[in-house]
Amino acid sequence: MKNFVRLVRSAWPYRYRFGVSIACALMVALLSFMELGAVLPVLKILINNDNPQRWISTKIDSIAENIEQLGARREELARVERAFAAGGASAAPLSDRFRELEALKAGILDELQERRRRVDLPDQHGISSQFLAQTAGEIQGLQRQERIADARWEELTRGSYWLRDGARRSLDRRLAEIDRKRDAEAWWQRLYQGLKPAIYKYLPSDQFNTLSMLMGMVLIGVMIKGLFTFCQEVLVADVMQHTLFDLRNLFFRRTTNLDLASFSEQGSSDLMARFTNDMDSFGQGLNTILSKLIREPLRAVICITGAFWFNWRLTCLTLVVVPISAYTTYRVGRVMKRAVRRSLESMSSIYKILQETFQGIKVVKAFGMERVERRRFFLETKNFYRKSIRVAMIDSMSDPVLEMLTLITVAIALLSGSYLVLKQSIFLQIGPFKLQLASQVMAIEDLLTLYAIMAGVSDPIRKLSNVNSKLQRAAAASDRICALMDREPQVVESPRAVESPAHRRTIEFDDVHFSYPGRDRLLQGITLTVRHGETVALVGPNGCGKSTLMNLLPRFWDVDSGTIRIDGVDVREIRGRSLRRLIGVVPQETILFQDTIARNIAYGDPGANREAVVEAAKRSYAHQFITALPDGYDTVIGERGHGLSGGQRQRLALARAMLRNPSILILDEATSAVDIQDEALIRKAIEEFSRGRTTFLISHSMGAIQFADRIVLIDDGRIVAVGTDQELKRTSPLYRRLHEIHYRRESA
Ligand SMILES: Nc1ncnc2c1ncn2[C@@H]1O[C@H](COP(=O)(O)OP(=O)(O)OP(=O)(O)O)[C@@H](O)[C@H]1O
Repeated sequence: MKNFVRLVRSAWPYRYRFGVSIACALMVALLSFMELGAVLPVLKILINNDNPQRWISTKIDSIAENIEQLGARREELARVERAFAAGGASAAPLSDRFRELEALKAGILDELQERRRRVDLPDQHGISSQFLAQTAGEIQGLQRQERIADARWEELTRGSYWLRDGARRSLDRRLAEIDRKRDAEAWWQRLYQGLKPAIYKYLPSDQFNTLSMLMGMVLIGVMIKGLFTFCQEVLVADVMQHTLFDLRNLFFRRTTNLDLASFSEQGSSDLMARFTNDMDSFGQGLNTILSKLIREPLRAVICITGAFWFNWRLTCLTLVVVPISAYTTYRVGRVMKRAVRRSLESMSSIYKILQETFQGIKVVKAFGMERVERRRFFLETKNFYRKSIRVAMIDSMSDPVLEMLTLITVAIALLSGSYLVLKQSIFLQIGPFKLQLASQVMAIEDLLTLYAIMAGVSDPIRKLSNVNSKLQRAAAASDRICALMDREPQVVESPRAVESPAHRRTIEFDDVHFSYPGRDRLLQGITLTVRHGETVALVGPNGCGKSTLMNLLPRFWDVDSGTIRIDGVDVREIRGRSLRRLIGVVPQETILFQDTIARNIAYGDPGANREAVVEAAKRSYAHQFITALPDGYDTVIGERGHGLSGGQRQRLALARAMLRNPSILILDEATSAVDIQDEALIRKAIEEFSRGRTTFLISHSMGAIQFADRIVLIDDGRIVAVGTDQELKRTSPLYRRLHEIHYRRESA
């Protein structure tokens, strides 16, 4: 998760947009809660034949009752305080008050029972609704009296405690608190009284009309909620896409800064998988965090807060399974991440097969390997299928588990709530244990509203159930992305690096040793000094290290030991870009891009004008075939130079190197694919071009190296002979053998 969090932090520049999206999410959550809250008035209208006028009157009455209750408490406390001030109250007057209250409560309870029995008479049909409403009103009145008696009892108990302990300050604080509450209640009372005339005048009193009005309000609420949901989703998408845009570019910058060692180790198909599949998985995780992970918990929290406000005891009881759910989610998450990582690796292998097959389709077809490649692809996709199924299984397993836990929550709420309503009690009796679950006896509509709110909690939780799998997928993908981003290039620029000298003197290879990672030593003690303007040919058997030696000059790799110097300056002390600007390379494998021929030639010098491009093409003898193409220099060539012959591609690569006008030229088998007719011409062109530049020629063709000033013979990573063609023929048996092989092949 560390890497995921690290990548998510890239969204920081878009925090204001995200802030607005959170505000929208908050509005969505509030409006969702209000939708659920509409259940209570609907039930009240249907069950109690309530209407807005009755509602506001009841509200004002209940506030008046609260104020009365608070007044009674205050009076009781003030009495205790007075007794306290008079020199400490004795226990006797207090116990008299307790007895008085007990008798009062017993009377109230008897009355209550009697009223309830009347409501529960078996022959309900005979009882008029007027009688029922009257009895319900009486019950409410009695309950109110009971609550007042309870409050007095409580205050008295506290008062006696305080007296015993003599904590006068607490008494004062309590009095101040009651005053504060009374002021607040008075404020609400004034507000409702202010609203009352308007409610009586404008709102319907009829049951059906009230219901219709309520539905209309819910509908408007849903529309406004839809608008906020839309805004939130658009803002989240914007933040996500911007973050991905930044990350992709950062990732590309880091990757292109890597050295060749990292590229050859990683493989381009794996890189592609990280750029596409992994980045996509991260994007989905980010989207989940920005949208669902903010909106749904907000909805859940607001509903839970509402449920707490409604009945905190019962809500607490239903939330006992939350730790179990959290632990299950955590365990599933760990297993999931491992499974996802494996499936991502398998996807990388699929990319690899695709790339190899499509790039090498000519070879695949020529060797009739279609079936083999199909089998390879089949096996890897099957492997991916197995791994994806495992991910899906873990994902699907967690869903029913979480659903089960949600159901347990609902069952707890349903059973205990129903118990309270059916027994008309505020206590839940489990064996010898008595648990208080309400502050007052709950009505059926209160219970149903609480269920609706709890259902409002379970909906976001259900929506969050697959969030975990998305996050784990994103976390696994982030690990792979970060692993590559954090990779340090082995070829690094020294902080003291200088601009390259204008090469005028020498290039020195001084006791150069080099080996590829994990391979035996390849170059062993290469020492060679090349003068400016000299043309040096490197010859030797396959794999002896010629190309490798030349790769060390532009620092594609760094030497293990020894030094390479240009005009006396160590190449490691020269700025990378500046060093490479000095050198023109025509590699063994011609690389062309899917673009026009002109832009391919001007690749290393995008500012070059058309005349310069045509001039370079003429020099490399490419002009003739280019002008024969339908769009000439503007002909778009296919991927990797598709649509051109090998020789034509090589000439374009040569033109590209010539256009840069480098001081040092490296030609690695640059004319190997050119036909005999043109070879002599191109050789002449190279000869002319190499004048005034230091040129390294790698070639197996003895004809191509004839114009070299010196020939360096390499064998098994060591220089075995240096001299002209004639000298080497005389002194080196290996050179003679290479010569013979070449001419035998030529004449065959
Ligand atoms: N990126 C690499 N990682 C590991 N080993 C490599 C790498 N590139 C080349 N080699 C190995 O280094 C050795 C020398 O390769 P190099 O390309 O320098 O030979 P060469 O003399 O240019 O051969 P040729 O005449 O066939 O082009 C070979 O054995 C090759 O397998």
